[in-house]
Amino acid sequence: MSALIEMRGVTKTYGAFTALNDVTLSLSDTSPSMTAVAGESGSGKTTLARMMLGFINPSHGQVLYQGKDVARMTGAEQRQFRREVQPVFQDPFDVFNPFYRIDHVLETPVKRYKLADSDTKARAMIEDALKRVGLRPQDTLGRFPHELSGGQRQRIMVARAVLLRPRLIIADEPVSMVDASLRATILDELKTLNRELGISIVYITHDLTTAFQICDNIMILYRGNVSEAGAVERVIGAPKHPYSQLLVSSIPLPDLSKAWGGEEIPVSEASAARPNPGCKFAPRCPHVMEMCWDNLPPKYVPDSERLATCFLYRDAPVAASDDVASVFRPPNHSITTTAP
Ligand SMILES: Nc1ncnc2c1ncn2[C@@H]1O[C@H](COP(=O)(O)OP(=O)(O)OP(=O)(O)O)[C@@H](O)[C@H]1O
Repeated sequence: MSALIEMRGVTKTYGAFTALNDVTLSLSDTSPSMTAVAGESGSGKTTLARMMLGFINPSHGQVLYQGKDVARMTGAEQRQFRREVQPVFQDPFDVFNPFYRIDHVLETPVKRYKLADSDTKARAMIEDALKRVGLRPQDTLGRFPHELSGGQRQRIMVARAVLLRPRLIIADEPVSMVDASLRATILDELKTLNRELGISIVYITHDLTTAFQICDNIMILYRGNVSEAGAVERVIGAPKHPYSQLLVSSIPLPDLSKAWGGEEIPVSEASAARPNPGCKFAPRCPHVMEMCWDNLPPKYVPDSERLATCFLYRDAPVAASDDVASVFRPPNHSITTTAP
């Protein structure tokens, strides 16, 4: 598989603290995918997103975009990367200048990347992008940021990303500031962009319910380490890692309609005090064994389309590849529309 983006053994440390540990993940260049990255607060989700976007460099390992090391790109390569890999953040309000009408946010990329050779074409492109995210141009253009709802502002940021016809959108908690009634709509729109425009989406979230609803595959992080990964039906539907099991047990099944709350899992004082160079989940794990404290478990493949880094599965084969995506379910669609 040729990779659109690839994290190769990526670790990020801040002093002695490891925010992300040895993550290898590649997303296909030919089959546009929707991949969730989930985990509780502080698990390293945003750190991973910022490295994929080239905002910060790995301490070890590499991030490659179409085979090129993001940290070592030439000016022209970087410009292409900046256009093709677009972020959508949690709270778009900071991105808007309150003194400019929202048109400005949409016109700027059209001008910067010379996407249109006339004002009429520019306007048509902007209107098309707004419609793709469910906004009516006549109700949206000409307004100031404070005249729009949080959900509308977030959709404008998605429209801005769409204008550039990116190959990849990295959406970091894109709907957590949005009214609950609009969340599903915005996420469905991301899914439509994936299906219709062939844009791959990395959806960073603490919410397993929405990850299940829109993504093909998921990677769950715990304190910077991949704990479980694979097809959402496997990992969320029938989790194997004790951490994923605890997360999923807080969703009121079988009805996945309520958002996962990321409840705190208690740690005994004795466990908390014990040094553990091994599995980071050991102090909270109901199944902890002696071997877990000193050894980092490898990626076991207990059944198809998933891996779990947990010694409970030590009788299962170890993943043949370091690449987490090697157990992903291939998306069941291919690009229907190509970028201009
Ligand atoms: N610049 C930094 N300096 C020091 N530590 C940092 C820095 N950035 C992140 N961290 C730490 O790295 C860990 C992972 O942070 P990160 O923001 O990636 O987590 P997250 O899973 O996105 O959490 P949240 O859901 O709360 O946003 C946290 O413990 C955080 O405090």
